Amino acid sequence: MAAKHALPVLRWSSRVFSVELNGAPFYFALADRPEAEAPRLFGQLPRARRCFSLLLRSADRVHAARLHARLRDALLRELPPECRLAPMCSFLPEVRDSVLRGFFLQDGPDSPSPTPRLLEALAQQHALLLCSYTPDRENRHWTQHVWSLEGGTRVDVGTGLCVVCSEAPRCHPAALSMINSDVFRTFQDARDVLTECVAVLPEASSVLEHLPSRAPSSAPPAFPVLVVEGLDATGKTTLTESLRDALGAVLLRSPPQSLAPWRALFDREPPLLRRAFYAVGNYVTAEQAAQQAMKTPVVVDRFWHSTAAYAIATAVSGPPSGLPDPGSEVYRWPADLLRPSLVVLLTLDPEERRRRLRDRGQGKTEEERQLDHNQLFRLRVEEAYRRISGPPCIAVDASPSADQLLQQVLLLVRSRCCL
Ligand SMILES: Nc1ncnc2c1ncn2[C@@H]1O[C@H](COP(=O)(O)OP(=O)(O)O)[C@@H](O)[C@H]1O
Ligand SMILES: Nc1ccn([C@H]2C[C@H](O)[C@@H](COP(=O)(O)OP(=O)(O)O)O2)c(=O)n1
Repeated sequence: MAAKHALPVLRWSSRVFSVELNGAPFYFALADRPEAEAPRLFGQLPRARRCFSLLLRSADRVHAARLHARLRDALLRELPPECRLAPMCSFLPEVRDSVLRGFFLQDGPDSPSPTPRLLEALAQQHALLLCSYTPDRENRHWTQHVWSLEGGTRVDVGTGLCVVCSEAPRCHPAALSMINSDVFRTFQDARDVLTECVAVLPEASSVLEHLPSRAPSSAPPAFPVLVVEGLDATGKTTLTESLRDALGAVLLRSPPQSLAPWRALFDREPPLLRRAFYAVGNYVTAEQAAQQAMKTPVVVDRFWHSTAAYAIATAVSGPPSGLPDPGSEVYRWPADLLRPSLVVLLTLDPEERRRRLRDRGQGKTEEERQLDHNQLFRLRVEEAYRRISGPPCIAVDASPSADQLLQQVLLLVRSRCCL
């Protein structure tokens, strides 16, 4: 297994670079000699422009994740409006945990531009690698220069590698580093992140105090555990409450009430911390569910499907084709997590979902707001939901009336769970 905290080795010429512009990824690589033309990304740039990349390299993943978020905020705040900023990463194709994340900048056409000064200030951070890209006179060939800080001065240490085209990789680079960054396969893996972040986020220790000391037993419970999943406003709350009443069940949620005081805080943190928080929340709910299911049926409003689907859909960009392939490890149910007897996935036409959201008119998480504005994100979440394997999961059209839907799901539960 790759060491979790080892500093990625930089072999520039083996790396592929990906820049996200207007939702589409552009890939390039570096070579000793130029090819016929620069990659399309560079070819379309006006001649006078210079480009920069800022990549993060830190052995401390919590530090790297938080620095990435701070850097994005600082760049958005400080850069002149004519400067284009795009998410970027660099990776060794097919090599797990080789991804370095950062940003790609295109200087404004007017010089002098404040960008180099800003970048220099940022590059004081030892975890940041700064490169610049400059065109030749004909704007056909671009060269990369690596910058380093020596004695406080910016020094060009680059070998002047040429920017050349690279094929799109077989799998999205984000898929190379999802495990243990976005999706956690065990309780311990998610818990480790919270332990590591106590120094910078003291509230994490309060969350740790509320966690079981180890993953609760995932043995099948005596009574059924039913999970209801779906996007916001598909009717989960309405259905889970009706199921509770109809089945005399106990209703639980994930994240559980005991972790509610820290949810908003973790929602503002970068994905590594936010996903770890939701992941451990599932284990707290699982412990409660296992106890209750010794006595009565249990209904759970959101569980691991939500945690994994939102995490995976956020980590990649573009259409659902960019998701990790079906059958990938990221969709597999964690071996140490309680397996529900049945997962009901509520699906709803986007227009009807928007209508229900409008009627309800209450606050939403940032991610749920994105779902409204970003059609591709919604499609990725829905597809990721469908690809998750493990407990039986049945998609149910949630457009009938609340009562009809309840009757339909009750039939399903009775046939599947012998209730
Ligand atoms: N089957 C249904 N038909 C019509 N409206 C519904 C139905 N189920 C729920 N609603 C309404 O849609 C809104 C969202 O439902 P809710 O149960 O809060 O969804 P969720 O918990 O999935 O966010 C609420 O205003 C609710 O009254
Ligand atoms: N078990 C869970 C539950 C929610 N999440 C995340 C996924 C989304 O970002 C939000 C959605 O939660 P929210 O409470 O807004 O959803 P509902 O109101 O229940 O529809 O929380 C999770 O990752 N794991």
